[in-house]
Amino acid sequence: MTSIGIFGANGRMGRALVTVAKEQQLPLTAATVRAGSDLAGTDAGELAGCGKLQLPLTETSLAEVEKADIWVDFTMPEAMLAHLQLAVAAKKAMVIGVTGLTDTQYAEVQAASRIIPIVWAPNMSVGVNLLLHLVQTAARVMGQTADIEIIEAHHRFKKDAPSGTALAIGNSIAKAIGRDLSQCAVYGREGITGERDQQTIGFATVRGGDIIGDHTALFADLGERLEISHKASNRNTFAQGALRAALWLKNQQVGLYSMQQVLGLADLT
Ligand SMILES: NC(=O)C1=CN([C@@H]2O[C@H](COP(=O)(O)OP(=O)(O)OC[C@H]3O[C@@H](n4cnc5c(N)ncnc54)[C@H](OP(=O)(O)O)[C@@H]3O)[C@@H](O)[C@H]2O)C=CC1
Ligand SMILES: O=C(O)C1=N[C@H](C(=O)O)C[C@H](O)C1
Repeated sequence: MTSIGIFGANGRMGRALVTVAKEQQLPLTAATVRAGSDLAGTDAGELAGCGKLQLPLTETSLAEVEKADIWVDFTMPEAMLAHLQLAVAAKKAMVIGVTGLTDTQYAEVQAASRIIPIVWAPNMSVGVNLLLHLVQTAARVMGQTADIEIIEAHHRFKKDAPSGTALAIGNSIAKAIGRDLSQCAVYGREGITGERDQQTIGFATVRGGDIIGDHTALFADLGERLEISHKASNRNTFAQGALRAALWLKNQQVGLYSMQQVLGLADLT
């Protein structure tokens, strides 16, 4: 059976991945932490709080990357790109959930996908991937007159804004109604902004406490409004999606795949 490795296994998502891999009895053969981390040697399961796994966390290296067939990465952009180089060198497939990538960083992922199979998605949950379709229907019906706003809320530790999911929702809506998000997005408002331009797509970001991840697409017209919302109540939902993607990826050729493809939703209209 295909073996799985986790980069950044001490992170919030890293620990969720270890927990779900154990629940699903998947062959987790490597779990790494950054070079020099005090956590090297600690049992991955004990750190994740799911009981001993007899799998010590190790410092990331090419030799470690050789120990698993498919690697899952929920770290940070720079770290992920360094991990990607190791995966390319070892010819290992990767599932990447990291958000906040610059265009240049995303281009590096695209380039690597010409050598290894990669799934990249800003949200691995089934619900959000379905929502990406539902908002397109709403946009086609209401988008010519309604004001469109995307509201997201996350925990205080999140480093990027707006969330990768919010941007994906914005792109999905823009595509459905023939707008270019880079031209019509408004990422914040302050002062005398003037009346709202109906052609814009607005984003609002909330950060606080331990909110796992909430997203709402709001279609606000005169007299009525439609809200399509998703709320994650547990990181395991993302981890389950990522591990599903890892198992799916073992049968794929080199290329860059989306979670829509993993879930069989790519052709949904
Ligand atoms: N696609 C999806 O479904 C989801 C995506 N995400 C995304 O996943 C990413 C991680 O989120 P989260 O788990 O909350 O983050 P955490 O901060 O909890 O974990 C980040 C991990 O990356 C490691 N890391 C950070 N910087 C470096 C570096 N320079 N070199 C090596 N390792 C590094 C950390 O190690 P250390 O502790 O040593 O710093 C840690 O293991 C974010 O981009 C987030 O948006 C999150 C949830 C779902
Ligand atoms: O950082 C997080 O926590 C999350 N990040 C992802 C994003 O930026 O969209 C997905 C999820 O909402 C949790």
